[in-house]
Amino acid sequence: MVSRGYLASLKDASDWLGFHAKGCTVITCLPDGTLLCSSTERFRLINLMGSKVNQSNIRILNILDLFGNVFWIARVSFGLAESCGGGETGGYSTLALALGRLNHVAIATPDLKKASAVYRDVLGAQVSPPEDLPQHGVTVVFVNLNNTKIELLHPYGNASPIQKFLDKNKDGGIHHICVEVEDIQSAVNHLEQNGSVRVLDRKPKIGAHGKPVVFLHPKDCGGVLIELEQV
Ligand SMILES: C[C@@H](C(=O)O)C(=O)SCCNC(=O)CCNC(=O)[C@H](O)C(C)(C)COP(=O)(O)OP(=O)(O)OC[C@H]1O[C@@H](n2cnc3c(N)ncnc32)[C@H](O)[C@@H]1OP(=O)(O)O
Repeated sequence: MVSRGYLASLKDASDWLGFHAKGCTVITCLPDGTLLCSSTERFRLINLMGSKVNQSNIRILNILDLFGNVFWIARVSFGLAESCGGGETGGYSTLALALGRLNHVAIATPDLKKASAVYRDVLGAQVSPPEDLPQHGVTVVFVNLNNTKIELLHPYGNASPIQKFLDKNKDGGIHHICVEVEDIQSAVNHLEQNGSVRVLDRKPKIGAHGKPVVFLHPKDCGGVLIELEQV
């Protein structure tokens, strides 16, 4: 049986693939458990389905014609696969939603100019100009870091969803974290089926990066408001 934790090394991945889908070769095993695989036959890759990987989790990336042989290169993600482990999870969830990279940490601030100046002039970060997002009731400034972003948030309009937060936290503070997912609708469906974490939006909205986003209730996520963004 396979799980994301189990597929921690190229050897594990090759063993698993060799066993479950003969005729496929693992090119590399990415840190998130995704496999890059090749096969001379497309159907061999699709055969991975028999090993609890949905067809939608297999993306054909490239088709190469080398020395008269056609090679299919695919990305096989285990992120949305159902639990298929059994004691070999190595600390990973087997019912994973496929959380990806940390996209940003959002900080609500009562004074956007002052906060931008601290990050730009004192802390030496690259800071974007402010952008009003009326559909979200916020003005945002992005502080670009090497590995992620900080999103400075200030209320826009009279009904801003961050106003109550600022009323409670007069100096501002960390408002939410945003984590990337590959397919937001699958993520929402998964959460609705699971039922223990409320999704705050009936339909995904378009977020600050022009991509679909939803928010998850902080009371169901250990006191942290979580935004999921499709990438
Ligand atoms: C542009 C976009 C993007 O990045 O793409 C954005 O950022 S938009 C960023 C702004 N948009 C959003 O935040 C949308 C999602 N937010 C919401 O739907 C709302 O703000 C809620 C999170 C549901 C809270 O709304 P509600 O009116 O219920 O306020 P409330 O003050 O009564 O909160 C209910 C309970 O949740 C807690 N609570 C509220 N906001 C919280 C937060 N940010 N982090 C952690 N806990 C929080 C409160 O302390 C309270 O706990 P106690 O009951 O224990 O006192």
